[in-house]
Amino acid sequence: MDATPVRSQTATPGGGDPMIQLVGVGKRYADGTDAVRSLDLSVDRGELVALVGPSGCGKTTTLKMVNRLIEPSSGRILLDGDDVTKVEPNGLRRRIGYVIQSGGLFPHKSVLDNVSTVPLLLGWDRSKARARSLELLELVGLDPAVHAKRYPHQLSGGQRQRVGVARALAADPPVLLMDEPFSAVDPIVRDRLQLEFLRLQEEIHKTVVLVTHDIDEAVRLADRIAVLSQGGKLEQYDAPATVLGAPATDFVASFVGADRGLKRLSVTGIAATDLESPPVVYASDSLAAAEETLRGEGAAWAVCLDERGTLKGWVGLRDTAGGVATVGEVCHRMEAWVPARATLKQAFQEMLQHDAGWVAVLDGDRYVGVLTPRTLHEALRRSVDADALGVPLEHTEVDNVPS
Ligand SMILES: Nc1ncnc2c1ncn2[C@@H]1O[C@H](COP(=O)(O)OP(=O)(O)OP(=O)(O)O)[C@@H](O)[C@H]1O
Repeated sequence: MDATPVRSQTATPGGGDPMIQLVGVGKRYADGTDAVRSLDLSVDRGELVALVGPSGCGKTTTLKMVNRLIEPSSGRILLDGDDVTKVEPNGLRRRIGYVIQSGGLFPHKSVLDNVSTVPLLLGWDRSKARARSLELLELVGLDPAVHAKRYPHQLSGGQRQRVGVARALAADPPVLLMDEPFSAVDPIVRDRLQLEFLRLQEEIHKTVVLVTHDIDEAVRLADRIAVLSQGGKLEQYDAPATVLGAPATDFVASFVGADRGLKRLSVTGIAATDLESPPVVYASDSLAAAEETLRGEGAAWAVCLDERGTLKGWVGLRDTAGGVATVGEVCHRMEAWVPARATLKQAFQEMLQHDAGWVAVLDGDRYVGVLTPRTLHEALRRSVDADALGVPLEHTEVDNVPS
C-alpha cells in the first residue's frame, strides 16, 4: 500500500505563531453586498487552513483580501505582523503565492515562462529564473524535458494544476493561497493531486489557506477548518476531527453532513489497542518448529518475520505439513498492509482491495501487529462513540502504536 501521508491530528492546532491574522475584516462591494461582515481569523506558520462554506458565504472574497486582489472595507490583515496594505505589491507577491482553479496559466506562455513569471517580475536574471523553474517542475512531478516547452493547452487538467502550484512557489513565498485548486479535474486526478500536495507540504511547510466547497477535501488536507456561513460569519474553527465529531452549531452539523461518522474514519488513526497479535514465526525457523507454534497457540496462521523484525509474509498450518524447508521458503507474500500512521479508512480500503481477512500494520519496515474485521469494527465503534460524546480523537492517536 502507498504510504500516504496523513495529517497529524496530535498537534494542537492554533499553537499561537500567527503568520496571517484577520482582525475584524469586512468587505462591502460597491453594490452594497456585505460579502464579509467582521471576520477574525488567525493562521499559524506552517499551518494548512481550509475555508469551507456554502456558495456565496465569502470564502473567495476573504482569500483575495489577504493578497489584496480585493481591498477590505474594514479591519486589518497582518502578514507575519505587517499590515498588508502597507506592503508594496512586489513585496506581497514575493511573500504570497496564489493558485486558482485550472492553474490560471497564461495560455500564450510556455510552461517554463509561466513558472518564471514572478521571479522575472521580481527582477531575477533569466538564467536564475529558468533554473528555479526547472527545479520546481521536478518538485511538482513534471519532467522538465517533456513539459517545460509545452503550452497550457497541451497539458492535461492535472498537469496544468501542477504547473499552477509550481508557479505559485516560484519565489519561495512563505504563504500559499489556493482557491478551489483541485476542483476542475475529475475525482481520480483530484485524489492524486491532493495526495501529491500533502507530500509536497510535508516537504515545504508553507502557510496555506485553501478555499474549497468540498468538506472531504478539507478534512483530508487541513490542519484546521474554518466553517463560514453567509456574510463570512465564522461558525467554527477547529481541527477536522473536532469539526466532524463536535460541530459547534446546527449550521456546521448540517454542512458537514449526516455521514460525518463515516467521514471521521478518514481522520481516525490506528491505535495500539486496535491491533491483534497473531503468533509470530521467523523465516529461519524450521517448518516443524512453526507447526509446533501454531498448534500450541491453536492458530491457523502466523506472521512470518525475518530476524530484524521485518515482515516477510504469513504462513498457514497447511504450509508447514511434512516439508524440510524453512518457513522463509514457504511463506506467502503479504498483500494487505498499512503504515502505522494510516487511518481506519485506509485500513478498510486495503482490506477490501485485497479481499483480505486481515491487514498488517508496519512502522517503517517493522511489523507492529494486525488489524482484523473484528478489531476494525471495534475501532469504528470507538470512533462513533467518541463522535457521540463530541470527543476529539487525541486518545486514539496512531502514535500509541507500541514500539
Ligand atoms: N464584485 C462583486 N460585487 C458585488 N458582489 C460580489 C462581488 N463579488 C462577490 N460578490 C458577492 O459577495 C458574496 C461572497 O462572494 P464570494 O465569491 O466571496 O463567495 P464564495 O463563498 O467564494 O462563493 P463560491 O463558493 O460560490 O465561490 C456573494 O454574495 C457574491 O455574490
